Amino acid sequence: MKLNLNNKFTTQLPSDPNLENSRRQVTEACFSFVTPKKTSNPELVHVSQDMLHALGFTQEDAATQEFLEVVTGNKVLETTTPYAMCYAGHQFGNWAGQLGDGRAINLFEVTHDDKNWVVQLKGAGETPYSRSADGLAVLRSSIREYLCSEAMYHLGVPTTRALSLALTGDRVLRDVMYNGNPEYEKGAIVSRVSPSFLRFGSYEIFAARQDHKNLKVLVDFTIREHFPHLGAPSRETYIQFFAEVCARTLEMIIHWQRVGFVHGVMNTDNMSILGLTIDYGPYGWLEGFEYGWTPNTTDNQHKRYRYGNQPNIGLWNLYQLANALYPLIEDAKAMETILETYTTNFEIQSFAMMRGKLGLQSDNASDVTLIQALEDALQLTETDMTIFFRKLSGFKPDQPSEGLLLVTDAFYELTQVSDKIRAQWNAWFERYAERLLAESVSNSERAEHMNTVNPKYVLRNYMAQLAIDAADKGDYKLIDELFQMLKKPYDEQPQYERWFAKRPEWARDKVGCSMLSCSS
Ligand SMILES: Nc1ncnc2c1ncn2[C@@H]1O[C@H](COP(=O)(O)OP(=O)(O)OP(=O)(O)O)[C@@H](O)[C@H]1O
Ligand SMILES: [Mg+2]
Repeated sequence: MKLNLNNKFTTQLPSDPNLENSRRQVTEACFSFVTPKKTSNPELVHVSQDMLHALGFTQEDAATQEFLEVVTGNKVLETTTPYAMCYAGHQFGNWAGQLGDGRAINLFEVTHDDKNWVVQLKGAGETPYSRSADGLAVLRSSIREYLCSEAMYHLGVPTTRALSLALTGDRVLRDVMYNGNPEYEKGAIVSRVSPSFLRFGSYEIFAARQDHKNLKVLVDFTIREHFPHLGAPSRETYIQFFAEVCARTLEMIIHWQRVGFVHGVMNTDNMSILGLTIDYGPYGWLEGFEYGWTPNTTDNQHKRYRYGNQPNIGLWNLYQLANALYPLIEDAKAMETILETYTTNFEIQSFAMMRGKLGLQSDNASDVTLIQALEDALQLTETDMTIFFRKLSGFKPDQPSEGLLLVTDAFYELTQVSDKIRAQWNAWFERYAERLLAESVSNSERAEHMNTVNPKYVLRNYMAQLAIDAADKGDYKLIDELFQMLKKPYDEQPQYERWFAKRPEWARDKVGCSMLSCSS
């Protein structure tokens, strides 16, 4: 394996001098050196060819014993120094203090094709940040992370990536629903890849400890390595940096709203400073369009991280980041203005995103109410978001009365589509038809455009669960099938038509399909 290895993070930032792998508070350091745990019988389940090439591995590399050993933590490459990052966070709205990589271990950095990547194992064993947990990950959550991060990339959503999925051969004890019934599950490791895994919490920890010296060191490093266009560090640069993080965070969340992705645990330790989707835990995909939906059973009571609340939570998290960066900026007014811009831009970008989903290109003052009326109609009865928007591209403005029939597949219970609901939908389609008359593009051009923003295939919750159930029995074909299909989510791909379907009834209340806990 010939990789262009790098260790910028560990060579430019302060490290924890304690080399013991014992659980502790770590101060004045961005990370602790740690060695991944040896796994007993590692087995590669899947490798992302895209990421293999992006990092400069060859096809042959992926087939070697060495590759398997590296991506399961059994071998540490020469000149590399694995480490766990120190960070804090606000969890479910409360300050949680030091968290850190309790089961993620960064292996090394690679520069390839002018891009710098960090390769990190998730589930590679204990670190100084493991607190009361075991440092491991199970197969089900690893499959979910592996498939979804690559699927999100191909949907055009900013995200961390995945290189490989492997079994460790070790058993891991988990109480899936936190109801006192722990069971052994297969252990697994995903090797994840990102230009950086720095989180809002990486900055919050220094601010909370009033360690402004190291806060500055980390912010300067971040700007130098990841925001170099902002120029040399200065108060003004820090303001620009904060503004850009806000803009990137908003952009990411608008994409989530567009494709119907619900992250599930938007704690500040799960917010990437680069505006990438990070930590595919109890996430879920909207099936029925519903602003109040969350997949995370741990959040069932308050539904803080529900679909419709994600933009607000993004802002709440940015307020925490603002507080953390404040000591370097000391200009509350400038920061408040940036945070206010988030709200204004959210309105603008969310509106533009919805107009795109409806195929509207020309400006029209009535679009706000047209979209509002659609969102209301979508929530009258359980209506599949993906199917609805995909089918909508076939709408013919000269046949508004055909609209309802066109999207019929999107309704979960046809018997629940009452006359009153039908009338509301028909009225909406009449309005939409009239609105489309003001557009100059042809029906087919509009459809083509809509099909680039309304995916046909997403990783429905039950699909991942089917892949998990099969993989538990040693059959990985479905993982590969979904992986391949999700590389082209906007293409028709008639060979995969069976995945363009509503969630089957058996999956409605099944653990892993509509109910996910943080146990992973
Ligand atoms: N099995 C585990 N062993 C040790 N620490 C864990 C374990 N699971 C979670 N943690 C730690 O608990 C905190 C919150 O967990 P959370 O579920 O957000 O993250 P995660 O899924 O482990 O990882 P990441 O955010 O890196 O994707 C993090 O500090 C995480 O490292
Ligand atoms: Mg996390």
